[in-house]
Amino acid sequence: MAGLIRTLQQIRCERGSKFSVREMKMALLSSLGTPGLRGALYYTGTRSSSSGTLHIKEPLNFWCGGRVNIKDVKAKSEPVYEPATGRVLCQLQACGATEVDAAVRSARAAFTVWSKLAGMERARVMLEAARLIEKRREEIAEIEVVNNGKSITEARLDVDSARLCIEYFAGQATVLSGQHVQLAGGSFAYTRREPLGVCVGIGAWNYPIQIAAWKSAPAIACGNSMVFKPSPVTPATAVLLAEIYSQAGAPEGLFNVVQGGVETGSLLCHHPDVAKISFTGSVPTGKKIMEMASRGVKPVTLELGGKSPVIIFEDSDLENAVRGALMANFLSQGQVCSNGTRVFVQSSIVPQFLKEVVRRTKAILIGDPLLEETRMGALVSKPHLEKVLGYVDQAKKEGARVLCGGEPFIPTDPKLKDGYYMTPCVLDGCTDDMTCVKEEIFGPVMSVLSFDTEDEVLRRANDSSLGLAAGVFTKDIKRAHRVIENLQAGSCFINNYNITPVEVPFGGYKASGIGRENGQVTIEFYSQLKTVVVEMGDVDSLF
Ligand SMILES: NC(=O)c1ccc[n+]([C@@H]2O[C@H](COP(=O)([O-])OP(=O)(O)OC[C@H]3O[C@@H](n4cnc5c(N)ncnc54)[C@H](O)[C@@H]3O)[C@@H](O)[C@H]2O)c1
Ligand SMILES: C[N+](C)(C)CCCC=O
Repeated sequence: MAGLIRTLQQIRCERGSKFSVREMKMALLSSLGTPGLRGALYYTGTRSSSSGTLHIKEPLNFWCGGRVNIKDVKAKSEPVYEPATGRVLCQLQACGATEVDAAVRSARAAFTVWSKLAGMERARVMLEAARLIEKRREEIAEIEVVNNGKSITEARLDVDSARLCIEYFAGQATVLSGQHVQLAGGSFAYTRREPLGVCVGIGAWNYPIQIAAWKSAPAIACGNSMVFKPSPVTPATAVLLAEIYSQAGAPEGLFNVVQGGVETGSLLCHHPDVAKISFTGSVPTGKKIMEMASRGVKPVTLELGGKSPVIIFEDSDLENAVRGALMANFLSQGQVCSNGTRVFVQSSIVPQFLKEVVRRTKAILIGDPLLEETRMGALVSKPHLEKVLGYVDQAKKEGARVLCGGEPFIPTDPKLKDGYYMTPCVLDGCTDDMTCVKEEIFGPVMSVLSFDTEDEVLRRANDSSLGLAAGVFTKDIKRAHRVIENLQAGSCFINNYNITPVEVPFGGYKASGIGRENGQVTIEFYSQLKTVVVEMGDVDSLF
């Protein structure tokens, strides 16, 4: 409690004003430490906006330390929608070659300054950015909700993850170091860990602010600068991060935002002054990114799709296994790369599992994502909603049984009638050859498959070209580790699912990606090693 009061005093001191109840609750939440659902669920502050009211008028492009309004009348402009209501939220100004070039030049200029700072100096700026994110947590989360459609509860956790990632890599910036190697005759060698230059980040629409932070934090910790392109579907929050880095004292151009789609992305990938591309998105686009990068021999980080298995053994704690299956399928309206959408349940417990999972799925409150009680908001776009519903129809045609959901949903609030909602769906009687079991649906659709033996389930779980994540539920500790050892996936969970602390690496095997995000290892993907051999004697020439 004393700590809480000190935090409140700090807030009051910084703002020169009295703190409100809302601030008090925020401080209490942040004093709980690492955020989890617990913190987010108990927040009961009042909204400053409600769905259908926010209009974004400010430019969303950002370079040279400020927002940029593209004056070129030929610049492509396209509508951006609010998924909760289906109304137009803003117009996106897509960047062409001139703007991409300006942003890269801005990043290049920042690189010359930033790369020469000590790690401690970079860390100071990053920690200030993290503090500003915490201060603007609610505002960022609300804009994320309005642009993406996910619930405010989840959006707050995404903002927290963005902040924690920046804090974590601020720490890493201070300990970047090389190696000293003693050689014969008093000579020696050393290695220097150096930045790459201007890095490009290209993001997907499902975790806009989190992706922007997960890419920029390790990049700038290593001394690089970044040009980031959000998905044209969710352009709204990356620019807030750009403003925050700037206000935190980063040199102009350290983190730039260019808006646009395929054309803008490809201009970035081909730009000769770009040293690295870090991409989050679908497998087909990831392949194109790799092709483009190969022309300039540029390294890539690829965070791609998944069709991950969750394996539930008969000895598992059923209550936890059900909770885990729900967390593996319904976060962010099911639009999560790491989702465990193939739920393998040992045959003896299938009936109990289904009963409980269906009961809980039916109880998920769908509706206005800005309301505290909402647990499932709107899918990101109308075409995407139609695609997901199409997968449910296809599953029915192929013989799966719909135990619940899989229908369009219209909330009672009239302002939400044109939003992109659907009821979360549980499919039973699924077999490995069905489309719903083979393809990434990227929506709230859980496919349940029954299995008998460990060997059988391992073979079936690994029968996929993807390998992003996997989970196992069992009380048998030996089995848990044995199964995980034999699963072909980069991000694995025992007795839980979709937990991604920023201290640990995240990324996929097989076609799910290359490289990792988060954790210490990510430093290797945003830096290069210089080896220096120092001769202390004479040159022993053969010639
Ligand atoms: N592994 C992960 O960490 C992770 C995280 C989130 C999402 N995803 C994956 O992302 C996918 C959904 O996101 P999406 O629909 O936005 O993916 P997408 O591949 O359609 O688009 C991703 C980004 O790439 C850009 N882009 C598209 N074509 C391009 C091109 N030719 N050159 C350069 N840029 C181009 C888009 O504008 C967007 O910014 C899913 O498959 C999901 O699994 C993976
Ligand atoms: C934090 N989650 C929920 C594991 C999402 C990771 C990013 C994937 O889309």
